[in-house]
Amino acid sequence: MAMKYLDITGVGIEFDTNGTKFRALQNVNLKMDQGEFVSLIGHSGCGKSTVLNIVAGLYNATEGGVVLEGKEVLEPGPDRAVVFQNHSLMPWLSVYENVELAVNQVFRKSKTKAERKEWIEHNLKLVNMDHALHKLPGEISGGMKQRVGIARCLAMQPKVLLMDEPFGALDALTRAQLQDSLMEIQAELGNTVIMITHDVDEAVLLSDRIVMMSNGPAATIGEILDVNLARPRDRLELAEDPEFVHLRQQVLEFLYAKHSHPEKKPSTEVAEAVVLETAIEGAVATEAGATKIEAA
Ligand SMILES: Nc1ncnc2c1ncn2[C@@H]1O[C@H](COP(=O)(O)OP(=O)(O)OP(=O)(O)O)[C@@H](O)[C@H]1O
Repeated sequence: MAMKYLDITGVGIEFDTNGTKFRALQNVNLKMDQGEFVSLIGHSGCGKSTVLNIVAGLYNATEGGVVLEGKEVLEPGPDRAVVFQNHSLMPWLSVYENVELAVNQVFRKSKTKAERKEWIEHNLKLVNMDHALHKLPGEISGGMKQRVGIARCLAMQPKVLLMDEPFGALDALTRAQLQDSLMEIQAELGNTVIMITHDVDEAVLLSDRIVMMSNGPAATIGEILDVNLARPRDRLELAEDPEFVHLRQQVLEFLYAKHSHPEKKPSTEVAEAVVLETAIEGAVATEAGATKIEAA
C-alpha cells in the first residue's frame, strides 16, 4: 500500500506504572493525506491523548510507529505543533513575544528579523489578535489566549497541527467563533490537523473524517466516518442539513449504543500530570526540546 502523508501503523502502547503494566492502545492504524482534518473522539480515558502524544513524539509506542512525510517520528519536533486545551502561553511574555519565541526557534536562520516580525504579525492577524500584540496573557480572555496559542503553532508552519481539545475550556459562543476561525484558516492554509474533541457537533462540523475510538484498556480505532459535507460549512445551515444530522447520529450511536460502557481503568492522573507537564514546557511542546516519556 502506498505511503500516505501521515502513517500511523500498528501502534500499541503499554505503560508501566510502579511495576504494574497497563495496555492503553492496541493496533491503532490511521493513514492521512496532506491537508486532511481528522477528529479523534471517544470516551474519557480511551487513549485519544496518548495517540496524539505518540504522533507528537512525546510518547514512544511499544509496537508500531508513526511516519510523517517518509520520516519516522522518534521525538518531538517543530514539524508537529501541539495546541493544548489550556493555551500554555508564557505568562510573563506579551502576545507578540509568545509567538516570537516559537518563530525564532524555527526561523532564526532562514528569516531576517524584519521578516520574522512581519510573519508574527501576519499569524496573529490570522486569528484576529493583531490588536493586542503587547498585552500579557493575564490581560486577555480565555478565547483570546487560545487564539494566540493557535497562532503560535501556525507560525511554526508545522506539517501537522495536533490539537488536544483546543476549545474544551471555552464557553459555547467563543467556541463557535473559534471553530469558524479554524475552518477559515484551514481553508486558506490547508493544514493537516488531528484534533481531539468530546463535542460531536464540533467533530462533524470541522472534520473530513471522524475517528471513533473504542474503550480501553487496549483501545483501538472502532470506526472511521467520512464527512463529505461541502465546504465552506455554515453551522446554521448545517443544523438542518439531513446529512449533517445523519452523521451526528452515527457518532452518537457509536459512543452511546455501541461503546457506552467504559471499563474501569487505572486513574488518568498520571496522564494528566504528563500533559500538564508538557503544557508547562509550553513555549512549545511545539519546541523540539519538550519532555519525552518512554513507554514500558
Ligand atoms: N504516562 C502514562 N502512564 C500511565 N498511564 C497512562 C499514561 N498516559 C496515559 N495513561 C493511561 O492511558 C489511558 C488513556 O489515557 P488518555 O489520556 O490517552 O485518554 P483520553 O482518551 O485522552 O482521555 P480524556 O478524554 O479523559 O482526556 C488511561 O487509562 C490513562 O490512565
